[in-house]
Amino acid sequence: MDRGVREAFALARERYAELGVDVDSALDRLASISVSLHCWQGDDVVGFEGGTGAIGGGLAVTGSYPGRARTADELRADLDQALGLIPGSHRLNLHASYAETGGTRVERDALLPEHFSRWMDWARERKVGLDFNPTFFAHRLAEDGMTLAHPDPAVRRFWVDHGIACRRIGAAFGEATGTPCVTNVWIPDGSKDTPVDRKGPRERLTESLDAIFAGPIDPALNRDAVEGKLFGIGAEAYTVGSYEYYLAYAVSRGILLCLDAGHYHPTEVLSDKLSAVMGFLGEALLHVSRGVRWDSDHVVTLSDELDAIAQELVRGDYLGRVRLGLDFFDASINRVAAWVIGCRNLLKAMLRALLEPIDRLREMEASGDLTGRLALLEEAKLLPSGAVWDYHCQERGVPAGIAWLDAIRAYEREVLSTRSGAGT
Ligand SMILES: C[C@H](O)[C@H](O)[C@@H](O)C(=O)CO
Ligand SMILES: [Mn+2]
Repeated sequence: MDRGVREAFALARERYAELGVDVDSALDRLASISVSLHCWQGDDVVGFEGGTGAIGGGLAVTGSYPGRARTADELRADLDQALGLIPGSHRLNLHASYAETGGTRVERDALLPEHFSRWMDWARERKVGLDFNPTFFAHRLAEDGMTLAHPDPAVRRFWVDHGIACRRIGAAFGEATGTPCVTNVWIPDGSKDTPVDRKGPRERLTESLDAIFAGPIDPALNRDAVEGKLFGIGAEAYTVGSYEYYLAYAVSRGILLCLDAGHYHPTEVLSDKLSAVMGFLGEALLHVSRGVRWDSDHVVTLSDELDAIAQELVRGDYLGRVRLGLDFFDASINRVAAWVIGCRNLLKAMLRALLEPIDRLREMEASGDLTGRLALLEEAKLLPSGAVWDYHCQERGVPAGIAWLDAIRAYEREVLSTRSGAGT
């Protein structure tokens, strides 16, 4: 470890101790936090089905930075590169469209665990947990913007069977890795213009979801989550699976609710929702994202809202019940760097929250000393969390500061730049 990093850390530890903060215990807790890296940042949500390349579902990726992963092997190599620059042990979040079927077209309702055997081998070798998502978009049966809520029972059946297949794959992931997989259902269903029937699609969605979740699966292997949304491109007037819909559904069925930071009105914040819902949910999943004016899925930055989310997770003691995942897709910058930046930022925010002088702040609030609370909250922003972060990175064998960028530049030169035509 660099001498400078060690010395700065020693000073920081003293500074925090003066405020009653135990830095060593914060670092132990940080080391136990696992973030699920989303596979789809590496290839612009294209997957390996060899379809038309149109994502659909109201999702949009912009940018044409060279080096997009075109095969599962390339994607795995890119993930190895990213994971090697992020401190801690993390997970991988796969979509069903990333199946490897050996060149044979396998319909989504017929997907099996064996179509993910290479992903499971990769995860097992690295001791990385796996999470999963059925893919309800980029498909001919999703082109009219309806899947599980579709008026045609045959289309609904196809998507229900896809959901069932994915839960079985999730359970196989849990079995293979020894850690429960979260299988998260997000559907694009909605309508561009004002519908006269808002109730019917929601009733159909409930029926479809109940059919997907009917078969019992050991929660030690797979846990189910549902993800709501305010609107999408082409679903501006009505989203069947809105936030309120899924909150009620998840609570009534005892499954996980997935909260995506980009899925609310721009004046709403996810950080305020955690304490509102966690009293009624066993567990939740977060999709940590950054919406700029809309659900734009920008790379996560160390913003006030990211700090606030982390603070709520720590202050509310929710870390044992909330699974953390990333959800952004940016093709305008180096895609491997995007993972590293976003994930390191989430971990930095978690560290800052774990280092908060929360006991003093709580005492001040409880005694009505709101002046002291504001003063300390503001002073705490400049406490030396960076010195603690650098120490943590080097102790975990990854570069401190921006030194990780050298590795990314070398990987770009040696690997990404050789992928001809790999921009979008
Ligand atoms: C690709 C993901 O499933 C997708 O981003 C979903 O989680 C979402 O947030 C849709 O807006
Ligand atoms: Mn999401």
